[in-house]
Amino acid sequence: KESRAMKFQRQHMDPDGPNNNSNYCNQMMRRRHMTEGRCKPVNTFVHEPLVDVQAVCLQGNITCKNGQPNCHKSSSSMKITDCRVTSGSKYPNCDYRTSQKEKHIIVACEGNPYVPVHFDASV
Ligand SMILES: Nc1ncnc2c1ncn2[C@@H]1O[C@H](C(=O)NS(=O)(=O)C[C@H]2[C@@H](O)[C@H](n3ccc(=O)[nH]c3=O)O[C@@H]2CO)[C@@H](O)[C@H]1O
Repeated sequence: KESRAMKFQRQHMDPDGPNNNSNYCNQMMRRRHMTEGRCKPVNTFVHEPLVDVQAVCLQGNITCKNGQPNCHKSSSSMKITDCRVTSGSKYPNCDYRTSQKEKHIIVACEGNPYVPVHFDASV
């Protein structure tokens, strides 16, 4: 069974990306298995080293969207790509808009070792 930490990495880590093309999200959402059963509506990939994203868990606690107190915001902005399903997207042909940004990320962390398990938002 996939751990929550590994699920976070599968869904949100792409240190070597993005490959700058408008099809990045269409390719990556399939490759990382987020178009099975449904087209995941929104997903962010982070283009920073894993250790830098794991270090976000060491920042001060802030409240997550779901009210839990185990979220943390990155101290600096990070290179990310937001993937958002298009209005014309029809499962199983999931179609995404690819948006490259530099924003602070907010993740939820859990466990021992205390690592990211959920992507909450970018600000
Ligand atoms: N505090 C917590 N502590 C620990 N765990 C927590 C906590 N909170 C949730 N989980 C868990 O995480 C799991 C999960 O998949 N949550 S999810 O909200 O659906 C993820 C969102 C995110 O993937 C994506 N999104 C969204 C915005 C954006 O900018 N970028 C972007 O990528 O959209 C998704 C839906 O919004 C679920 O098992 C839930 O129980």
